[in-house]
Amino acid sequence: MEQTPKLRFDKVDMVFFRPNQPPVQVLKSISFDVGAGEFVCLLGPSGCGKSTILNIAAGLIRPSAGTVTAGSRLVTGPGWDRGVVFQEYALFPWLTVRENVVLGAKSGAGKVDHVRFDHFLGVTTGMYAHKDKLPKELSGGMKQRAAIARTLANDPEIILMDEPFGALDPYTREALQDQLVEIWSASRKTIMFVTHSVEEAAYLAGVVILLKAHPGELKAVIRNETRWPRERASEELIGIERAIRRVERT
Ligand SMILES: Nc1ncnc2c1ncn2[C@@H]1O[C@H](COP(=O)(O)OP(=O)(O)OP(=O)(O)O)[C@@H](O)[C@H]1O
Repeated sequence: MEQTPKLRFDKVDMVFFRPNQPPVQVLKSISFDVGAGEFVCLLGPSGCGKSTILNIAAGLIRPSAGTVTAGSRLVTGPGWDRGVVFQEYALFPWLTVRENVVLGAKSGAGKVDHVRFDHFLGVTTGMYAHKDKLPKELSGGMKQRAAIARTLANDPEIILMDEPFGALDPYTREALQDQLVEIWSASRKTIMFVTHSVEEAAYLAGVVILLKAHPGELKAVIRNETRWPRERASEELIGIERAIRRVERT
């Protein structure tokens, strides 16, 4: 029997209405499934609607047409089953790392599970030593680790990531990619990850959803069966990058 996908986009359109300007169709008939435990990258040129797709999946905006389901539930707004990590770390600047993780979590006042939070700060993201620092005392990579710890502390089934490593230097970016892969392979969470880096998509994804712009339409779905551990710049991954670029050019 076929499993219910963790996330399903079914003929999703998005039209934005702006004052004194013609409406703009950003997404046109977007349909795809994300299976349980899959790592999917949304890839495409600037403005093709990657963030819009992610925001619709998060329930932050409603599509103009079509439906989105997470498991068996229709997405009508944000939910604890879906955690979001943005490019701009979205930490409260006046709270410490630990307070950010605790405040962002769903356990609510009086029911803070310190052991669980310390696990996500420590073992999972390596942020335990920095738990009492304010965001301004952290590097970009550390801020993003803290944001990931906060999302994981909610134990979402689906993690939606909008160019989470886009603002980081290449070394930090690779380190965080590897940490994310470790988290993913240990937890088998379902991840939908937005990027405009072909290399990043080829390294991380099991499935690459390639989009084209104006309006954003699905161009191709490319499966990447390369086994883990993957090696950057290996023949296999370069082959995947080539396949992606070939489709991009068509
Ligand atoms: N609220 C809005 N109102 C009007 N237009 C919008 C709105 N949000 C996004 N857009 C437009 O929709 C298009 C797609 O934007 P989106 O941010 O989803 O693209 P993207 O593929 O994530 O781009 P980038 O890679 O540059 O982040 C853009 O042309 C953008 O200007």
